[in-house]
Amino acid sequence: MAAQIIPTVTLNSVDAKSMPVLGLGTGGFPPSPPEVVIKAVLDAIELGYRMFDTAAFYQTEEALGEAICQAVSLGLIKSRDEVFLTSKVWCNDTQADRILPALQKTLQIMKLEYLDQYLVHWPVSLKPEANPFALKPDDVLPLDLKSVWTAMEECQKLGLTKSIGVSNFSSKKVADILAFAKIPPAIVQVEFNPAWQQGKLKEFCEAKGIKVAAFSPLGAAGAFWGTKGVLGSEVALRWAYEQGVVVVMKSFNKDRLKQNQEIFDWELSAEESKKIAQIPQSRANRGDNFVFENGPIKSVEDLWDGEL
Ligand SMILES: NC(=O)C1=CN([C@@H]2O[C@H](COP(=O)(O)OP(=O)(O)OC[C@H]3O[C@@H](n4cnc5c(N)ncnc54)[C@H](OP(=O)(O)O)[C@@H]3O)[C@@H](O)[C@H]2O)C=CC1
Ligand SMILES: O=C[C@H](O)[C@@H](O)[C@@H](O)[C@H](O)C(=O)O
Repeated sequence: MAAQIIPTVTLNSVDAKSMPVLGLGTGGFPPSPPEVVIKAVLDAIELGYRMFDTAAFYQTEEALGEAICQAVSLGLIKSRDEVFLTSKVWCNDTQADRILPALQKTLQIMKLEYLDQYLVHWPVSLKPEANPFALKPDDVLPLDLKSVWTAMEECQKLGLTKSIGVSNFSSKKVADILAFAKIPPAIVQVEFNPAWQQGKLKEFCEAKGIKVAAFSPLGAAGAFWGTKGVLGSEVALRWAYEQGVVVVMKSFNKDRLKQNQEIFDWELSAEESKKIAQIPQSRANRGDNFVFENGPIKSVEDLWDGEL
């Protein structure tokens, strides 16, 4: 079976290779066992996927790195350079002096010399020792965005990542970064699906030459419209692709991985697109757990700068 070729886009980072517009995410709770992640990544590579997403928070970095090593040993790819790998710094490390060590740790765990993309996972800073599943008000620290971004830029300058970006940021916070950035974000990874279409952020990023990446493109597990039922998965993925965003989808099932790839040789009709544009909007992944009346993030409106 011939592997399906997935189109790519060029990022604004001169150091980065082009990024496949559809890739496999490895996040999810509870984390999948390493052998499940490794098999899914190998299946995906065999099918033609070349972009993979992880995060320190997901506990899948090691399995993804191991899968890439195995893919090279098996001859599925010639070298690690053929895949586009993203990871993210978790909130416990979003302080200037902790970013570079966090990336170095990720590289060590993944057995890589460089990432293709490193993202600030949330615009949130937590005490290093804070348990993200049981946060207390004083675990949340004020985020010093300028020094954090400068540390991200340093990671790219050192060649440890080929591009840098952010995740779960409002367009206001991306604009704040652009005001002082020497290296602008290459990507903003956000929840993006027919039930949360991100009109404002998408328009802003397009105007600034920043790519948007869609997570939960099939609808986050907690979304009010359900994970699998409302729209056909291919329709949701094709819709996101037609919006011009990069799509980070998760399936650890080989048949569904194959099915989700079959979105590049047909189009949604104008009527279908119009119907999708009318779907009621609601953000599912709101970050309520970071909000405390007496902490630095006082409300979800505060976290998203009203972009809810
Ligand atoms: N930056 C951030 O804060 C976040 C990033 N992410 C990233 O984005 C990735 C994807 O997001 P996620 O929230 O997992 O959501 P998705 O929209 O990709 O949905 C994943 C779910 O859909 C199922 N599924 C996939 N394909 C099909 C299909 N063809 N038919 C029926 N069911 C299907 C999967 O099950 P199965 O595996 O059984 O196929 C899984 O339960 C994550 O893995 C992570 O890497 C996600 C959330 C937040
Ligand atoms: O802590 C909060 C939530 O778990 C949230 O952080 C995750 O949904 C995460 O964004 C992800 O990437 O999966």
